[in-house]
Amino acid sequence: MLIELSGVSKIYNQGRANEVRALSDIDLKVEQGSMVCLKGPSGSGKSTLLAIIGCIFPPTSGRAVIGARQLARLPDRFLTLHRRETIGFIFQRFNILPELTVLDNIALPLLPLGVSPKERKLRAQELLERFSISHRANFPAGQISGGELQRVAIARALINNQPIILADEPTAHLDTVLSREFMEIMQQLKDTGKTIVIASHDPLVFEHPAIDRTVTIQDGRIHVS
Ligand SMILES: Nc1ncnc2c1ncn2[C@@H]1O[C@H](COP(=O)(O)OP(=O)(O)OP(=O)(O)O)[C@@H](O)[C@H]1O
Repeated sequence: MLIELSGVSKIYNQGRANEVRALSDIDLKVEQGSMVCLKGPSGSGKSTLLAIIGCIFPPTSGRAVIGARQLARLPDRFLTLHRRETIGFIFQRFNILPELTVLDNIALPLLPLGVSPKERKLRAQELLERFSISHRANFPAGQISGGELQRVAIARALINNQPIILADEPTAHLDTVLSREFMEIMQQLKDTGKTIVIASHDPLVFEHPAIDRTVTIQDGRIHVS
């Protein structure tokens, strides 16, 4: 099991006046090579759950094992290292740096890993080719189309060959055509053995045939219908 959460809770600002219980007693298992959609209303806890799966922070209580490591056991420095090796993130607005070139944006996650400039360029070029955007390699990322931007964001999430891909509302700012293209690429990645978790309330995502399971979160709990 690549992702295994049992009895996971997350409380922000614990013990303070602004304490928020964002997740309660979450049990979730995701097998390698499967694709899961997290669904639920705004504020239900989807992003918090993604952050725990994404090794951004450990749960307040409960057990979270991501890629064979138990998060609570990892000191901060190792948590960061584990995250970089294990998780590829695709953000809602793709978080692309507009002044950097497309190639540099894709290679960015390799910078803190001490990968040589030559190797960074090589790996980014491979992905540019795979996603048919080689002709945009040296364009500032702020000057490419929405569809190209989407492929740049996906390429960046794959640059370190991470086994888990997480996406937070990836289609929120995309039209239907690009949303479908996004899911097609996710399906291809799943077919190569990637494990994918997408937080979304877009039917184009959760009704897509490549989604193995949809998990509904409500008030920080998994809702069983
Ligand atoms: N850093 C934080 N500090 C305090 N409270 C937080 C923090 N992040 C989220 N919360 C609270 O935790 C709860 C769950 O938030 P979360 O962002 O996980 O929900 P969500 O389902 O992703 O919402 P959305 O769809 O609007 O992004 C909310 O009540 C939110 O206000």
